[in-house]
Amino acid sequence: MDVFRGLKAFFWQDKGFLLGSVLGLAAATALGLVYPLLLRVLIDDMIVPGEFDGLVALALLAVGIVVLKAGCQYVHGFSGGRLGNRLAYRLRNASYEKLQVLPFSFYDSARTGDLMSRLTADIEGIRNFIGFGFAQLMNTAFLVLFGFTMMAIIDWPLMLMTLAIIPVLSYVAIRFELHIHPVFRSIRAAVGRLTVSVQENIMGVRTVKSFASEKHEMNKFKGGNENYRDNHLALAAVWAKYFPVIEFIANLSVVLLLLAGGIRVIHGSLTLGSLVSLNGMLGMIVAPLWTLGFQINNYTQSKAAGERLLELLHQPVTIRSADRALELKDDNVQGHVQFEDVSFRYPNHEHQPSALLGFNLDVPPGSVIGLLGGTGSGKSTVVQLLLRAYDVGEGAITLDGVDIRHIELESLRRQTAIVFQESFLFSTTIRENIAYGQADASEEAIIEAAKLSQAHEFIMELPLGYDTIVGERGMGLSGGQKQRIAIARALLLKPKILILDDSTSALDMETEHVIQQSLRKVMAGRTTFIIAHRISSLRHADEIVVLDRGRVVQRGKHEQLLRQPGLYRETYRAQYADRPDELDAAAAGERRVSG
Ligand SMILES: Nc1ncnc2c1ncn2[C@@H]1O[C@H](COP(=O)(O)OP(=O)(O)OP(=O)(O)O)[C@@H](O)[C@H]1O
Repeated sequence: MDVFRGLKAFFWQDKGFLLGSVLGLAAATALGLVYPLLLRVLIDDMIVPGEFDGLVALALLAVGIVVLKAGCQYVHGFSGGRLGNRLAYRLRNASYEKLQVLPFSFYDSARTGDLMSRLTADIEGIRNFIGFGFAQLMNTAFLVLFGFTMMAIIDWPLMLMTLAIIPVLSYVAIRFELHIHPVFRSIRAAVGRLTVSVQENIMGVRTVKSFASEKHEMNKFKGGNENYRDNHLALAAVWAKYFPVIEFIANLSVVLLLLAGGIRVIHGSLTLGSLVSLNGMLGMIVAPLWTLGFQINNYTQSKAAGERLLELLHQPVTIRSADRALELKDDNVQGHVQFEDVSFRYPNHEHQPSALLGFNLDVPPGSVIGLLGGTGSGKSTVVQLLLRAYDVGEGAITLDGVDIRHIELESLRRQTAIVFQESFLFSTTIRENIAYGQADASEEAIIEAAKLSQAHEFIMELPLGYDTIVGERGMGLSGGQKQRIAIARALLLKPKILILDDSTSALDMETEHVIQQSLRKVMAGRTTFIIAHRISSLRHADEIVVLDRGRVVQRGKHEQLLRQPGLYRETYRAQYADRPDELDAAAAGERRVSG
């Protein structure tokens, strides 16, 4: 029940509908129990004595009850539908909202397919149970209560005899629940795994095909599918074991009633009408008891679904705005960034060496910082920390002198635009991709941004120009074209801080050079971070920081660094091996310095 207590916030405001759904069904059930009573009157007072006077009135009463019962069923259906759908709507919104605020570290280990199944199948399970399943369970309880009360009014010794089955049935039903719940939990997890493998296969279809790994993928899928099938077989086995037992116990009570009641009718201590009526009532009580298994099934499914959903909803949001955080106003931001003795280790990777160690950097407003280093040296980590994708372990990062942990998160990120190496494009028009997050951007501004990023020309060559719809993640465009659209998107924001994280790697040097010329104009007075493997991408930076295994090993301007022996010059030599003139000049510079 803890699960449903946890979900209470999502359905309790509709308690009126919950009440309508439960009471509607309970009233319909109670009215149903009137039938056997009418049958008793029909047999004992009309058929047996041959008295037909009240027959029409009895028939009219039966019609009235039918109409009333139908009305109650309508109330149940209407309220249950409203309750379930409004609950599902709120849960979907809350889960989606949660996904928006969860930190980067959550996504480092989250699996898309698994999250998708929580937001779809799991919510559906909860909708079904809270909307209808709960009322049906309550209805069973009402039926037992009303039914046995009415039976007691007709003949309490026979009622007591049949009542004896309830504890036995309840015991079996509870055992059934205990067995079936873990199976359902495994089924939910298996569905999640299956969805993950299908989704990853589709996302990575190019890799799968180019590595001719279809068979391997098929085998992987078969494993998941077998697991799913085996879980369902286990479920069927539990069903097969308990179902006949429940049915047997339920029907045993009917047999007992007919036997004992029959003897009493023969002896004249019970009327025939009463026996028929008691039998009808018992049949009505036993019918839902017989489906108790289904109802418990429904309950456990939705409990397992609720657990998975609550697990997502209760995920800690480790990166959030502090209370009374400073909200940055566009006009007041200078863009002065300082890293003060920053060290950082990725969450859940505590056993690994620090991704950044004792990192210091002072970035005056308007300057361009280049970050260079081998793969895994910590370059991206520097800018991720600036965006508060993660919080620093030690030290502090400040923007215009304020610790970024004291700045309102959204306003901090709004001042920053980052272009990743893997540019993500949404499956919509190029125009909307450039204007992402800026619905009010003018056509001129969009075109200007595209011109600055050297994207305008190729966009105009497409038959539909800016209205061209790009496929999922930008399929149909080259890597360089995608990067240029992503750069246009960042430039349109006119950010105070621009981060290019290896985002010109797919461009030829000439295009990159032209973009950099434009950037210099656009970013005048703003701060730019350029992460690159190519020296040509950052040679004009005001300061170049060379990283190795999380530590700064060199820093300075291009010319200074060329004159020092070290990683920068080695990289330069490797990349400019075909330009001996420049290497000679650098070497001469070095001799002058050392001499
Ligand atoms: N999300 C993450 N979770 C755990 N460890 C990470 C994560 N991202 C990076 N790392 C680790 O942190 C270290 C620094 O990674 P970072 O991405 O900053 O390197 P980089 O210099 O940008 O590399 P590249 O040039 O390949 O992009 C690496 O050892 C990397 O394995």
